[in-house]
Amino acid sequence: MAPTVERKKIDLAPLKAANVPIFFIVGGPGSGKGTQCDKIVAKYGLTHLSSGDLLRDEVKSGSPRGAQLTAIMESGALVPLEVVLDLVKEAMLIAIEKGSKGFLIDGYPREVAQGQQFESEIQEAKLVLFFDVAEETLVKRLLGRAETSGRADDNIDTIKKRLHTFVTSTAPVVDYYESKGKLVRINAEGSVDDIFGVVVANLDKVTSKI
Ligand SMILES: Nc1nc2c(ncn2[C@@H]2O[C@H](COP(=O)(O)OP(=O)(O)O)[C@@H](O)[C@H]2O)c(=O)[nH]1
Ligand SMILES: Nc1ncnc2c1ncn2[C@@H]1O[C@H](COP(=O)(O)OP(=O)(O)O)[C@@H](O)[C@H]1O
Ligand SMILES: [Mg+2]
Repeated sequence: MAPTVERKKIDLAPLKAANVPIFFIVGGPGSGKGTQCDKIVAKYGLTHLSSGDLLRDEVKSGSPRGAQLTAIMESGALVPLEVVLDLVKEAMLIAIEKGSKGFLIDGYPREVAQGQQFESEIQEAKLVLFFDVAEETLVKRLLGRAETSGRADDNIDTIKKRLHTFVTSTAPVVDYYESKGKLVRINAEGSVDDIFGVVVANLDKVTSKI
């Protein structure tokens, strides 16, 4: 579905000039992207932008752009590329104004075209962290999160659709970045701290100067 709201022109010059490191954080719904990003922010001081959070904030803002998103998100499908990419760009520019040292783009890309468009318009991702978790573990975690998240999409029916979306649209992102030698596949079945240890070992290899 093409976005019905016309797009504002976004001047990316300040973001490109900053040339700070950008990491894509990819994984199924409930794979622990947000949890690990919080720990990475605490250790490295990077800026965490969750595409899902940006979309939920846009819905809450009551904007025309937000109005078209609720149904899509509750169906577990992907919102239009242009909408989510514009939201990410706008949030990155605000963070650069505040002196951001680099970005964790959590939940983006969710399809190969999103990654390609981002990298051609902004800059290449330094690394893509992929949190690899079995479907049954994802379901268990999301049902656990549903007890406190208050998210309209944390229910078994939408979870199943989000898992289908992940397998059909987002799994190709994993193959794409693996073929480019940029993917770090992290088994994320274990404890939060054990997984974070693996994250740190990989980030320290590329971010000595963060
Ligand atoms: N057992 C376990 N639960 C986790 C782990 N990481 C996250 N969770 C829980 O799983 C749910 C989904 O985590 P979240 O970070 O929101 O995942 P996201 O959907 O990928 O952003 C939350 O309730 C977390 O508390 C982990 O490593 N182990
Ligand atoms: N990059 C994206 N492209 C399209 N839709 C997205 C994107 N990121 C998030 N969404 C929408 O927002 C919903 C929630 O995303 P998110 O909060 O990242 O979920 P989770 O943290 O459970 O993986 C997705 O199911 C999808 O509808
Ligand atoms: Mg999340």
